Amino acid sequence: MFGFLRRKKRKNEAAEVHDDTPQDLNAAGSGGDDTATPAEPIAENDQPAPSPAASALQTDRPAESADAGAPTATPARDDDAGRQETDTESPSPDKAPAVAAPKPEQSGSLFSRLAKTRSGLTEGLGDLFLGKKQIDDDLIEELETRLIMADVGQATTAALIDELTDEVSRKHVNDPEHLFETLYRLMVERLEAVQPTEPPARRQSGRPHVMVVCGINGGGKTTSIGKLAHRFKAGGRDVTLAAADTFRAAAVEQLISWGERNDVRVIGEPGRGDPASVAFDAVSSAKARNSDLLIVDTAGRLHTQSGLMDELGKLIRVISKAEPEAPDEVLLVIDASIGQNALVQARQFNQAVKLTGLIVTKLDGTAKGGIVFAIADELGLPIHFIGVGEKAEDLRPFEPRAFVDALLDRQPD
Ligand SMILES: Nc1nc2c(ncn2[C@@H]2O[C@H](COP(=O)(O)OP(=O)(O)OP(=O)(O)O)[C@@H](O)[C@H]2O)c(=O)[nH]1
Repeated sequence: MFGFLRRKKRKNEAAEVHDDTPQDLNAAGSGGDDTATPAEPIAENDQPAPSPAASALQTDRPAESADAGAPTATPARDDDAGRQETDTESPSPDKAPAVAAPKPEQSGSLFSRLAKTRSGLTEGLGDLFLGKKQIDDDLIEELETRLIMADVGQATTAALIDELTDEVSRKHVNDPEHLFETLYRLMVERLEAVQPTEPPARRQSGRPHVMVVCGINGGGKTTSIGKLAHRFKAGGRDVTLAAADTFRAAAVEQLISWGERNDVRVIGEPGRGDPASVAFDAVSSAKARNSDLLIVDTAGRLHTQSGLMDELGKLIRVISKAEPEAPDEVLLVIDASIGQNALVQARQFNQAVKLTGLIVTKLDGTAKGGIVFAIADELGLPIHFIGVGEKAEDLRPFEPRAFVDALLDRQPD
C-alpha cells in the first residue's frame, strides 16, 4: 500500500478506537490525560471545475478485459534503496495502541533523499483519497496538478492522465488505491522503456572503457566523476580520471582531490590549456596501465555556446584517435533542480555530441524530481545514475522501480 494512504487509514483507525472505547477518566493508570482528538475529517471536494482530462471520466464506456494488474517488468533494486517503514510521522501520545509505532527512517535511503519531491506529490493525498469508494474528477484533477508541480512536464502529465482516465473509463480501475497502483505502473514502464540493457561502465577486453562526462557549469560533473571513481574503485576496478576541464584550475584541483581520496590516478594538472590533448594523453596512459575505466571530466559549457560545443566534439574525436572504439559512453550531467530547462539542455547536447545517457544530480534538494519522467519520455535517453547528496556514496545507479516506490511512498513488492 502507499504510505500516505496507510498513514491516513491509521489516523482514522486510531480515531475509531477512541470513539468506540468508553472513557473512564478515573480508571487507575489513565492519568486522566486522555488527549485523543478525533480523526481529521476526510477533505471535502472543494476543487475547481474539472479539467478536460478529468471530465473524460464522465464517459460511460463498456467494460473490457480487466488488465490493471501489477507491473510486469522484472523488479530492479538499489541496495541502498531498501527502506524501512515508510511512515515518517512521529508517534504522538494520542495514538491508539492498535497503531504500530513507526520505525525510524534511514537518513541515507533513497526514500529519505527524495523527500522533497515526494511530499509535493503525496502530501495530503490521503485526505483526498481515503474514504472515497469512487474515483472522481477532483481526484484526477488533483493528481494532474501535482504531477505538473513536480515538473513531470505538460506532455508527460497529459499522457499519464489520459492513460489513467482511459483505464477508469474502461472500468479496469475502480477505486482510488487501484488508480495509484496504475499510476505507479505507468511511471515505472516509462522509465524502464528507455533503460539500457547493458550496465554502464562495463569491462572491455584489452582496453579501458572510456566515459566522457559533460554538462553546463555547476551541474555536478566533477562531483559525480569523483563519486563514480569511488564506486568503481570500491568495486575492484582500476580507474583513471582525466582532468580535461582546463578552463577552471579549481576543477582540476577538485578532481585531483577526489583522486587522492579514492586512491585513483588523475591525468592532467592545473595550467594545461588544451582539453583534447589531456584526453588523448589520458587514453594512452589508461591503455598503457591496463586501466579498466577512464572517466574524462570536461569544462562546463552552455548548450548555446557553439564554439565550446564544437570543442567538445573535437575532444571526442581526439579520444577516438587514441582508441578507435572509444568513447564508449558520453554522459550528460543535468541538475534536476532546473526542472524543464534540463530538457532543453539535454536536447542541444544530444544534437552536438551523441549522448549515450544521463546523470541526474541534486535530486535530494528539489521538489522537481518529476523531471526524470519528462527526460525519459521526451528524449528517450537512459538515466544511468542519480545524485542524491554531496558525499561519495550519494550517487546511485538509477533503478526505475526503487525510484518510483520512493517517489510515491509505496511499499516495494
Ligand atoms: N545536494 C547535492 N549537491 C550536489 C550533487 N552533485 C553535485 N552537488 C554539488 O553541486 C556543486 C557543483 O558541483 P561540481 O561538481 O563542482 O559541478 P561542475 O558541473 O563540475 O561545475 P563546473 O566545474 O563549474 O563545470 C558542488 O557544491 C557539489 O557538491 C547532488 O547530487 N546533490
